[in-house]
Amino acid sequence: MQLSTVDSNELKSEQTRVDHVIQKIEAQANHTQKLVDQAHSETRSVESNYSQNAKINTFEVDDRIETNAEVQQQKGLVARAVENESILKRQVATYKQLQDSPYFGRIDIQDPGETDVEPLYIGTASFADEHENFLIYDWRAPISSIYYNGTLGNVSYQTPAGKMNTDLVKKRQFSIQSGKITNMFDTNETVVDEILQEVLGQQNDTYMANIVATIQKEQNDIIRDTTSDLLVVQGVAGSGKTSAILQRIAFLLYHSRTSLNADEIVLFSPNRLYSRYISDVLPSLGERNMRQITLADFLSQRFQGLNVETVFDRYEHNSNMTGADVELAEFIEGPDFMRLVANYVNNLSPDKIQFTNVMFEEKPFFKATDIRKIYTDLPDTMRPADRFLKTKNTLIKQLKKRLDEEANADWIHETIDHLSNEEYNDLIGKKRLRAFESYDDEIHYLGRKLAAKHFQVVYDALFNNYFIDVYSQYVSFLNQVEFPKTVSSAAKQKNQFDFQQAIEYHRLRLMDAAPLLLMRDLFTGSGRNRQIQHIFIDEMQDYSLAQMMYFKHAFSNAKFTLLGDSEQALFKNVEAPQILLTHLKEAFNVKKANLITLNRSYRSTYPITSFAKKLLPDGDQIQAFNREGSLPSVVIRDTVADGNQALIAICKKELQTYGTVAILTRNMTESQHVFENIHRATNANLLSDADLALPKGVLIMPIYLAKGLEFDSVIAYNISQNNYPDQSSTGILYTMASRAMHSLTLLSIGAASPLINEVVNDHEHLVQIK
Ligand SMILES: Nc1ncnc2c1ncn2[C@@H]1O[C@H](COP(=O)(O)OP(=O)(O)OP(=O)(O)O)[C@@H](O)[C@H]1O
Repeated sequence: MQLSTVDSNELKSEQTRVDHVIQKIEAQANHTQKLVDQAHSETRSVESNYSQNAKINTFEVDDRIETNAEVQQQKGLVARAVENESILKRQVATYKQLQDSPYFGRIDIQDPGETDVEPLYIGTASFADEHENFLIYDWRAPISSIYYNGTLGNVSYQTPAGKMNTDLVKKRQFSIQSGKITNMFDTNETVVDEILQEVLGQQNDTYMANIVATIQKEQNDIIRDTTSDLLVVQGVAGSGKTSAILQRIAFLLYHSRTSLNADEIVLFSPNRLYSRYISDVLPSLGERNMRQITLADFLSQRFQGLNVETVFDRYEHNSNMTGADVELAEFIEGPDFMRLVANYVNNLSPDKIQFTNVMFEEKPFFKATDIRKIYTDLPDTMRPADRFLKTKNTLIKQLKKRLDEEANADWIHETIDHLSNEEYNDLIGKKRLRAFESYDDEIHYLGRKLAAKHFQVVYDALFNNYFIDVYSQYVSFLNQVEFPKTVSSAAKQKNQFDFQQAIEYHRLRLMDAAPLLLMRDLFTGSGRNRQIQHIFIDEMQDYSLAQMMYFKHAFSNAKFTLLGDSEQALFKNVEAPQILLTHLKEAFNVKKANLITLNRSYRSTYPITSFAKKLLPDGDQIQAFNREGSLPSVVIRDTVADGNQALIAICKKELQTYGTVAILTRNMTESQHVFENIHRATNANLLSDADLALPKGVLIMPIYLAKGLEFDSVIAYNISQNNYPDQSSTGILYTMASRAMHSLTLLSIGAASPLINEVVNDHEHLVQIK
């Protein structure tokens, strides 16, 4: 490392510049605040206009389009006013942040042929003075990349106009807090360890913060990759994968300002706590948050009315799956099964499709046989989805014809005669403004509306594609599928039975969700969202290949960034990253795939990472970041009562130093027991999947809810031999240990797990026994 501290005159002149820049920012912030106030009153007036004008009437199918257009126009006005106001508000927020810490880096560059060296300052956002001189460059600007990438000397960087070269003469790094420079170095490294130590040594402030001031070179490669269609990151615990995702999103939004907006980016997050945990990062960089969804929420939205098993349910209940069950599940969740589904749909003859009656008042309105006939009469050469859509359109046409006939029925005329004035006017709606040619026309119009209302359920059934029974279709598929030879016919039968039984109780097994969705989409042509441009999946090791293949199908225009750590697999065994990439490349059928590996772990102190990596058979590849701290403690007690007493004492002691102390358990039941035993003494909070916020103090949760999170102090509860008897628990123990930033305690009731004992015996200098 080349590092030189800067002399005091330099420090003085840098501080003078900081003061000057802050003054300019302050003036701009005040001016923009006035614009916010103006924009606010404008928004209010447009909103009140909207609520007076937009009356929505959507029960008549034909009216939907018309009403929609009007509503959309009004909505558009409101949205623009709100957007304008929020842009200005964001600017004010950005200025406020810059006032506190305007920049963190300086690069001095000398372009070819120039005699002058130009200093450029880099911060979380750009800022120019009234003469358009850039006092701060955004960290995402093309030139800023050399701050993260380049060592001194000749360097190049990418611009929209192509590659540029320059001479990097100086690289300086600052810590600035409340407008005062607290630390300053000249270096030729990406970020000097001393500054990183300072940042990492701080206590967890509950929610994640941005890392733009200290991005590391290999993280920068992830953030600035704009060319891969599939970017896979295998990164050890605490290596900055989640940070990289968020900074990458900020970078992509900046670089494609006109063609990409935050709503076109979806992040699959492991749980809702995590969603909240990361939600401040993008706003702190002046950007809107992307969409976030958990797999469970995604699947419940797609299977309305069914209770879809979650990974957590599966983890909680299925720990007793036998080898045969596991093998079968692995096949169903693998890429071949998805290919079999696609083949099945594409080659199925119409007589095998499970069309179903569309019912009205307990009688078939459209019979399955008639629906099948419509489908069969269409050309064989059509894709199933196109054929299905044509069939649907024919059915809708027939329904409309029926509505026209029904509009003249006696019961309808009678109903019209008995309408009150108010009902009559409501029904006729905006149409009243246009004259009907005759009274008969008016009555027919009303009659048709009443008929539409009457048959609404039929329309909805057609609209939602309920004339095919995908669940029965899936059973037929299971019936004919060739399972691997090792799966017995009894196991196959049981599988089919379990699926059907679950459906009967309105439940769906997680493993069937992806193939079933694919089957439904391929038959009906629905379910695809071509607007989404980027999909991010954090903790990818918790997804099956089938699920990821389904995402690729559903978001067919998106580029994919998948991040995870195969060592932190809680729910299954995972392949090595390179093998996973090969599978994904095949399954995703993409041109440009890229694998980046992160081996340096930043989250925990040196002693904690040194201990945690010894839990893994191939942990030696993990590089611990050099930050001081005390050794992890192993506390062993013989009884639950003694264990609880020790736990309470540890919590109290840790709380004297740290803001958050997390007790991590194997599952929810264990969390509940711990909570009952200690909450009075420690004021602990029990967290569940439904929780959306992370309080301070003592938190108790099962390990799967702590995925992606970190805490000042972690207590891994009951790491006993009983709980973690063999190597299948390695991922869980490693994930637990690697959640700790500053302090780690492992508490065992009775003999400790052999996985822990091995480390204690072989590397006794890495732990303290208490
Ligand atoms: N370059 C960096 N500068 C400062 N802090 C960093 C940097 N990289 C990572 N960190 C910090 O390290 C911690 C771990 O980062 P992050 O949660 O992104 O890692 P991860 O790889 O997603 O971890 P895990 O897989 O264990 O959940 C966070 O507190 C993050 O702010």
